[in-house]
Amino acid sequence: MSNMLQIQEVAKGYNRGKPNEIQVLSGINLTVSKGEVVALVAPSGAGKSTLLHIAGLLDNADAGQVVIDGTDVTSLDDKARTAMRRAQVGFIYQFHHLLPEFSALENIVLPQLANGVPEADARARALKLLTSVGVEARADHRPAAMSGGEQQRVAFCRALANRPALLLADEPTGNLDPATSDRVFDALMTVAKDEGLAALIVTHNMDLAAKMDRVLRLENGVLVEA
Ligand SMILES: Nc1ncnc2c1ncn2[C@@H]1O[C@H](COP(=O)(O)OP(=O)(O)OP(=O)(O)O)[C@@H](O)[C@H]1O
Repeated sequence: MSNMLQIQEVAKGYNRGKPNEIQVLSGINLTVSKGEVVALVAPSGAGKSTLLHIAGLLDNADAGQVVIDGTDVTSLDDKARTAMRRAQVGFIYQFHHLLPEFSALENIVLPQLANGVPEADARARALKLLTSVGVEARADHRPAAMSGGEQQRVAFCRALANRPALLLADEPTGNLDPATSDRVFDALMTVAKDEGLAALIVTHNMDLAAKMDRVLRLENGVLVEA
């Protein structure tokens, strides 16, 4: 099947029954295919993080269905959901949370070792990813000895280390100059096309969004084609 992520009629609110009740998502429908990179644009507070957390199995919807690679995750228990998230989903956050006591390379190798990948293969993948975004010369540096943009690129590599089926990213090129941002974007498109990765990328950069396969806007709790 070519659909990697399918979201149907997903609704989510906070503070139900209280005076400060807020309905953030009110009927989200979204399909992302294998190899497809979709931009998600929306004003601050529109519910992007809420949607990414539901799509990435970090939070539950109040209603609706989330299907990842053919499995309806709304029917899974917590343990199965966590296992699915670890196996299938890669995240890139605005704040990248690299492990401070390990080098850039180790930050990308360690999650692969935890997943049973042989060390030589894990190191080769890490170096290939670091090279694709131009930070291979920083492979042995710890995060504190790298610039914010370099750390962000390492976090990008780490998110892709275990060949996730689905990548969810919040402004993955936010700290980068236009040329470096383009390079990271090209690396993302290459992985998507070569490995069948499906990606949902939050960005405020409309030039970048326009280069993706599709642009969706989150407005008033629903998604519309931009
Ligand atoms: N745990 C929570 N409890 C109550 N309200 C919440 C909670 N989490 C988020 N909200 C509210 O839900 C709305 C959507 O939040 P969300 O973080 O998804 O927005 P966003 O589009 O990611 O915003 P930004 O671009 O500013 O990060 C906001 O009004 C926020 O205040």
